[in-house]
Amino acid sequence: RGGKAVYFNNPMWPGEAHSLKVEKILFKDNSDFQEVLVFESATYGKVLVLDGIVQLTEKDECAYQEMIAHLPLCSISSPKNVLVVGGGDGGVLREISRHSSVEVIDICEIDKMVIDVSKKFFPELAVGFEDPRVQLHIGDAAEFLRKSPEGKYDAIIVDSSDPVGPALALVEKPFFETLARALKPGGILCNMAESMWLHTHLIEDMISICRQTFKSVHYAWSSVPTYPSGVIGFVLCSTEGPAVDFKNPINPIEKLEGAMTHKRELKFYNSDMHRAAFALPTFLRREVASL
Ligand SMILES: NCCCN[C@H]1CC[C@H](N)CC1
Repeated sequence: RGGKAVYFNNPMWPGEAHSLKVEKILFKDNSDFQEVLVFESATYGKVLVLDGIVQLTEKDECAYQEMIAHLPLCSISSPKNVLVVGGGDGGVLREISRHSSVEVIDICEIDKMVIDVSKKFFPELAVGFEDPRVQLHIGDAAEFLRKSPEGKYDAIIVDSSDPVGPALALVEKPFFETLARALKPGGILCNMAESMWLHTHLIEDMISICRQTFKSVHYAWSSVPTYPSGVIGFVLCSTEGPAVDFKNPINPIEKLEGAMTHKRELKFYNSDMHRAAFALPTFLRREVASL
């Protein structure tokens, strides 16, 4: 048995590598944008890897997908129009579909191979595409947003891979400006925002760019064991002032009819985890506050 370990040595986390025991390679091919790999691991279920970087595992995907979706959606009283940038595995769509107030779920994913591979190997995530409210757009999100009407979305979720490939443009200032333009007043942006242990400069840059474009900017984080350093952060922004209280869900998931069990029961997110996600270690609080 003893499959070989898969190392994710990457300039995004120099000097360290994370390895998982590989039982069986299930898929490996190059799309127009990146290498797509799926393998059966010994202890984390099936794993999706893009250009050598773990995107999700069956065991811990719940933490990331649930937090990145419900942190924004439970901060808005009745979200209707939602946009997902990236998210081609469908996991975030599965989570958004728990909110019955939502009427339209646009998703803009640049790499069709990610969608096809998820439908084949990760049905628990790709189930998100079955929701009739989902409108799938394959292409570049900046292009998609330029064509979108102003002020269309209550929430935009940027479920991206690391800014070292197709997702590089998603952390630059012009992109944040197109995101702000696409949000309704009081709308919320939730961006994947790397690791507080490894990427404080990238987080600082992201927050300072967001502070130039949005009125309120907060950082939240969660545990995801198979992401580098075992944590992942989220930057939440609103075009309104401090009026938006991110830290207390005004639309608590526990009160949403059927939300906890829709499609698949919630495994990670709840209103306590929502509040806890905004508690920051002192070194980060200092950095975020000082920006
Ligand atoms: N939709 C799956 C998660 C994509 N998010 C990223 C994957 C790679 C990580 N280093 C950072 C989060």
